[in-house]
Amino acid sequence: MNPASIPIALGADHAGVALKDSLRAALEAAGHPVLDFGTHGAASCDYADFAHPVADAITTGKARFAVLVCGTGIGMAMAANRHPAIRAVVLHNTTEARLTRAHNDANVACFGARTMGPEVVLDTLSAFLTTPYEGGRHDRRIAKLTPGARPQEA
Ligand SMILES: O=C(CO)[C@H](O)[C@H](O)[C@H](O)COP(=O)(O)O
Repeated sequence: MNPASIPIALGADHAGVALKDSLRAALEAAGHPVLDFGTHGAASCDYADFAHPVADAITTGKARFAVLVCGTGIGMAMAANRHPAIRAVVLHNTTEARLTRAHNDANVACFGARTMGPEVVLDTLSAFLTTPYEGGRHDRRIAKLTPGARPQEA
């Protein structure tokens, strides 16, 4: 992973905290600044309480990308995608990571700690962080994701 100056925001619930902490260690070892929004222990908690502040960090420019971890990644993605500036995706492999960066300019990678192994997650995250957005025809499509961009129905 290439070091970048803008931090990567991290968040997890109790199901994802161990994986989040291992990803934090790997990111820091690779030179990435991180903003860790928790959780920080094994106590049961609610994924949305971490997804929202992480999404706010991207929206306000405090972070460039984010990683959210829960049992499946799904609840985290649902919560983060409530924010207009967020394009959060649940990832399972490097192909999805590469294509969602290149075509969707995704900015939040969500992982399931109960559905994936840590090495596959790390490889997938590395592909996510190193693949540039292609722009071009994809700009038009991403613009249509913006709330209010859909043409009015007759
Ligand atoms: O929201 C989820 C499903 O997408 C996450 O996987 C949560 O981590 C999960 O629901 C937590 O479940 P638990 O039984 O409370 O540990």
